[in-house]
Amino acid sequence: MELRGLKSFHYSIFPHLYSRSLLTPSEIAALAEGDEFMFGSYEVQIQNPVDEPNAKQASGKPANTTLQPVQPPAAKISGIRSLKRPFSMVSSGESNPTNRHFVSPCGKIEKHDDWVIDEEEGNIGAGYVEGRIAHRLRPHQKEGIAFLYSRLKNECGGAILADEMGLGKSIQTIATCLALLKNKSLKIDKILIVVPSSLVDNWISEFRKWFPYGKFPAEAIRKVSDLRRHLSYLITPFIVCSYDMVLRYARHLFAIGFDVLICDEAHRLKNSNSKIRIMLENMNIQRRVLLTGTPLQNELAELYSLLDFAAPGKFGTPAEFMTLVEQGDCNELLDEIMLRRGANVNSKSLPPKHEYILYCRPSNLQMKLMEALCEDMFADPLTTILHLRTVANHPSLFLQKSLEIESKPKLREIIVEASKAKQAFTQNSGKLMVLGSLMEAFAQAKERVIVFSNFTQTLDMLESFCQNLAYEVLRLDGAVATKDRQKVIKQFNESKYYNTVLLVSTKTGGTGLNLIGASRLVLFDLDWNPANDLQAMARIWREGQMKTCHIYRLLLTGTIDEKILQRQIKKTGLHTIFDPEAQSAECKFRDEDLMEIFELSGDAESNTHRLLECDCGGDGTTIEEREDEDELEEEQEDIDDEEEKENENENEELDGDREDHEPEKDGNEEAHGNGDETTQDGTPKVSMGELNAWRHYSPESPAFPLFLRSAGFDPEIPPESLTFAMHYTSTF
Ligand SMILES: Nc1ncnc2c1ncn2[C@@H]1O[C@H](COP(=O)(O)OP(=O)(O)OP(=O)(O)O)[C@@H](O)[C@H]1O
Repeated sequence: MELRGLKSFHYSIFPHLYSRSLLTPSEIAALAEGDEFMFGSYEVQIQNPVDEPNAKQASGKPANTTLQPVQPPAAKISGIRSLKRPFSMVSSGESNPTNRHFVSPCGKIEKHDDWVIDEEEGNIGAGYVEGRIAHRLRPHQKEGIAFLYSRLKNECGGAILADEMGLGKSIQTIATCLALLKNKSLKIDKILIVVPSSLVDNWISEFRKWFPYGKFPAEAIRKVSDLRRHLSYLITPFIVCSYDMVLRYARHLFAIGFDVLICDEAHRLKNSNSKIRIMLENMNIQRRVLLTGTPLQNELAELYSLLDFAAPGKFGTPAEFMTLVEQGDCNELLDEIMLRRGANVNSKSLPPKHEYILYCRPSNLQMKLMEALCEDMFADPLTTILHLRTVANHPSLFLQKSLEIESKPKLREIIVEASKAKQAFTQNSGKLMVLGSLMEAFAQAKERVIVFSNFTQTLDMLESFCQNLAYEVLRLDGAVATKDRQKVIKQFNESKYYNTVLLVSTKTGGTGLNLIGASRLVLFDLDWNPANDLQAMARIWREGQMKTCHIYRLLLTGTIDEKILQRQIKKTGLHTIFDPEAQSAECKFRDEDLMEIFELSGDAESNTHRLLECDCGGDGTTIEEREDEDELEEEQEDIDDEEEKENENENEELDGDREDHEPEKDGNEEAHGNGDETTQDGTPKVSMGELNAWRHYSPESPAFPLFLRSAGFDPEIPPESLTFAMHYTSTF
């Protein structure tokens, strides 16, 4: 780009493009790598400043002696960020979270050596990734590319890349496919990437990130005319299209003759009889890659189904697969097809992550309604469960349905009573009270927040609640057209205001999106399926995030919310599928489980903590710390005992007491293990070894104010309805 001074306007010349920008000379001179501005009708990002001789060479024109290049000032002009222009103009500094999202990892035109994926293959048949991309890849990504490449070199090679969310499955896939395309001996020309419709734009942005200039290799098929165009001109090697488009136009897509099939969020294909699965199978693309951060959602049969799609026949029949798993003979076979890495591999490049479970006291109205619902149960238990979950979010959401409950006198009585009581809206919901405290603190701390819920009605309620707190509200739910979703995400990630909240439906926005404009995330209600919550929580703690992340799960104490958490934890045990203990913890939705769900214990600090039989007293110490303390105490006791023995040989009866102590200690240890099925009082014990690694806090504990501060609350105004809290810091 060359710049000419001409009064206040500046004409800029690209090799083939003439236009003008509205920037002043000093603003232009202050531009730095990563800055964005408008150039005519183009959005431009500075990739790489070049010196004058190189610029002339690049433009292919002889130097025009009349040109007056603007001399850069000694220091950057500070006012450049506050330009009142209809476009963003910010530097790529870390302090502005928005820009991070748009700076291409391939920002500079640098020369780097290509990376040869499989050296031992020699020059013939070897795959390579061009240096410009390769030198930006993390070690785990190179490992992933090598794995995928080795699988896909074979004509019928299939693989599952099941890395946890945010590890860059997209670039691993793109780089592998580019290597396959370049290896002419493989005769691979066309790659089909099938994704949920909400992620089509996301994939195109991902390609843009890695191909900021030069020939763009991907095209999105959003409508039938795109497909026609592509069929006529066969434009790019990569086609990105939604599962819906495949359902509608599988025949036309088949005609293109794809060589590789990539399925994103592939857990959608777990049902082997689903229409989409059959359509994709019929497209007869032999090389297949399934991408999913949550390959095992409910049961092993689903994992088998994915494996069988990626590598048909390799795992035998479902029964044979189960036998392999039971005998523990499956790992080697599985390693051949599936690669899964945990978020810890990215820990060095990501800031710390804090997770909290906040137990919130039910309001009187919530408790009364829930009791009445459980006593006066609706004919269909599932409907009652839904009502309980609604009341747990806010009673008003249930009262909107009061027509349905006309025939329930007790409920009607409560509703009439509630309408007379005129209690403040927020105080009627324990969770809303805690959320209110958090939201006020976030705005003050200048940290943006995302709130997830499974229910549209709840999102509506939260929208007016947040507006009352003077928040600008953005929404991402089923009502937002797919083509507009990326705009909402961009608006949120780029928002200059810290009091912007994004309300997201767990089902719509849970997967695939990069929402790193926020560093706080609240799950207002949990999903029965932990995989959905894990997906949602991964939206902010991912590549590009600079701030420490805080993730909050809100639960209404002693109610269905806690039951969902307990069930989730049982289920997440499934992730370690080859751990027999985890398998035995497999959770099916049985009748007895349903009955437990209707038990309420609103006066507990935390029913979950009670089931854990944890002896921490809510002081925030972990088992390890307590064991260390116990050890020290025991050592001290031993020393005391020895001294005592020496002095009091005649008092041998005392030793009996000491023996009595031993079994007590063993029992205590077992209480923290996963083996026991019942607690001492006979209630079913929850298998939640994971929660034992968390810090537990009771409001009664002197450590509570410190906890409040670290969780982002204002400790001067402790949230009244917080009955208990659990905190976990990811330190890998
Ligand atoms: N090496 C890298 N350098 C810079 N940015 C990267 C790198 N790898 C990945 N990213 C960025 O990290 C973000 C997350 O990557 P991606 O969406 O591929 O993750 P994912 O594993 O598919 O997660 P999910 O399962 O949630 O979809 C993207 O914005 C991507 O551009």
